[in-house]
Amino acid sequence: MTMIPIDSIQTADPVSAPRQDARVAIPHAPPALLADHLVKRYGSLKALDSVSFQASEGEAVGVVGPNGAGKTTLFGALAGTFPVNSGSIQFRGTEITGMSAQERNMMGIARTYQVPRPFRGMTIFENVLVALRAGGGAEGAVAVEQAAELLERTGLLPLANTPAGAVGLLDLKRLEVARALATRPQVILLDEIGGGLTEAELVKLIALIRGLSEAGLTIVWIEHILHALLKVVTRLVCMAEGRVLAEGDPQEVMADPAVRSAYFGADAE
Ligand SMILES: Nc1ncnc2c1ncn2[C@@H]1O[C@H](COP(=O)(O)OP(=O)(O)OP(=O)(O)O)[C@@H](O)[C@H]1O
Repeated sequence: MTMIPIDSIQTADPVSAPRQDARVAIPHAPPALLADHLVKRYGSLKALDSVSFQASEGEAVGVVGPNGAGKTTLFGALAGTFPVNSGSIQFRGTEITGMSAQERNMMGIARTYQVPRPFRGMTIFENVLVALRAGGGAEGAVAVEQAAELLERTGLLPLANTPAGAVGLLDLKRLEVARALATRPQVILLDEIGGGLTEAELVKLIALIRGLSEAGLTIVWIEHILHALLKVVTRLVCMAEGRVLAEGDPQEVMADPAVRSAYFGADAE
């Protein structure tokens, strides 16, 4: 078992350094992610029915909608989990529609999974180290230093030498984030990462995600826990029946009668 020498950790690694240019508007810069008229069919069902979506550089966008709206399908399409039937996706102006999930990951799109999938027999530190070596291309002492830095950034340092199978749900979610960050993404896709957490745990998770946003990472976050989402995102997309129902300012989107009806059901009023 690889043990981390906790007291030898240096934290000046660029992985955590706030991007100095994070909030500088670049005229005519392409969006971080741009999806144009995506269609994804499952038999006769259109899970995505001509969905267009975009996230600007450094933006935090939330995606909401009732069960079956197509949120997870949109996520899978953006991450490259499966091919779409038609439409196109660009990452920072580069066409990525035909690329695999791994290729997109190497380009700078990372994701977390709804159900954390760590190597449970490995320590938290080893899990991050594996992600760094596999996805981040780091080796040796550099990888160890970067792993330590990612653990600190995600609040996991005190648990560095604890097996992943022995930590609680919040720490598993933090590990999901750390593993995603190991590939040094520009865009991170968060898949219902708040699910199952207590309110107190949510506060800690929100602080972590806000920190990522403030450091300039582009965030796309699907979440059913609306109040958590609204503490981070500056733009909201509401989907229903495979389509985008409304998008824009979060408060305005949630006040939209069509959204209230679709999202909260018939008793929305
Ligand atoms: N692999 C699949 N095969 C067949 N149908 C699917 C598949 N994946 C999703 N669907 C269908 O596509 C539609 C959209 O599903 P999706 O999971 O994207 O919705 P969602 O908005 O993420 O819902 P939830 O909030 O419940 O996760 C649903 O009707 C679902 O049953």
